[in-house]
Amino acid sequence: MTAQTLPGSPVGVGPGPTVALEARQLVKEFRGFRATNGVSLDIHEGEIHAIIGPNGAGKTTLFNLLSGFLKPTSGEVRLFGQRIDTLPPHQIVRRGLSRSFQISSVFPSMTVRENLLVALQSRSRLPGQFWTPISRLETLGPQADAILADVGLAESHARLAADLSHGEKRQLEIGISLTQNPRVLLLDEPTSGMGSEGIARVIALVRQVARGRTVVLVEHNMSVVSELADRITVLQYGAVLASGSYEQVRQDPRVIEAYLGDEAHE
Ligand SMILES: Nc1ncnc2c1ncn2[C@@H]1O[C@H](COP(=O)(O)OP(=O)(O)OP(=O)(O)O)[C@@H](O)[C@H]1O
Repeated sequence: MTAQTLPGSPVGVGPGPTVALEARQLVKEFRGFRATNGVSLDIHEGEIHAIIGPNGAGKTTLFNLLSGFLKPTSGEVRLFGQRIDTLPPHQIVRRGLSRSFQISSVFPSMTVRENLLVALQSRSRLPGQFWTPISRLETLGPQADAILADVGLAESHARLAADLSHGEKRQLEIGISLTQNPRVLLLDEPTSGMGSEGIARVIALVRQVARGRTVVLVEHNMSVVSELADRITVLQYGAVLASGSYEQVRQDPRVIEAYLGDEAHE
């Protein structure tokens, strides 16, 4: 089956959108506790898809399942129709899916540009090991500079990563994810811990990197979700509670109740 011929496409309307990433009946149990409880979802090629839900709803667990960092107890994950939940993370990356990490993957004692050169080297598997002198990586300079421009760090290329603001570090982390040139990019709470200026910058950045690729993000900030997401999946108790556009899920009584219930417990 190609990803174009999805079951469920309306008859007579032609093929539906291409599905970039799909989950089928995903379950993840931790010592018998179901953090993910039968999640099925389709992420369409080219869309920005947000995964939201109250605290403890299972967003991070689902994110880790989709990116291959957790193996499901049962169920499947497919990338452009190919099963990936059985593959190790580095092979998933090679097939075109890359993710950001909440724990920083940045080397603080290197400059911004050097961080990208090192990340590009590990992707390109240029001859040499991780101790290859930075000067030898200059062949990758044009690629590094293009990514720096994309993530808005061109002017900061010579700064030490340690001296970047929290928001700039997130920009660099997204840049590092882009060195894999992913078709599908998963971002874990890209605006966490940021003030309004940083948030505005990340919104612009996500829009920029979403050109020509599919983006999935876990995000707590609803104004960010409303600005960025083409479609949203709402989780509760590890299962899909609702999905649709921001307007659709915002007005869904089950979603309103889930969030009000969450606030009442805070
Ligand atoms: N490794 C683990 N072992 C046991 N329980 C876990 C583990 N990881 C997650 N859980 C539990 O699974 C549930 C879902 O957790 P998860 O972190 O996926 O939710 P979340 O929606 O990302 O939460 P938050 O919004 O607070 O970050 C929680 O009850 C959590 O305690």
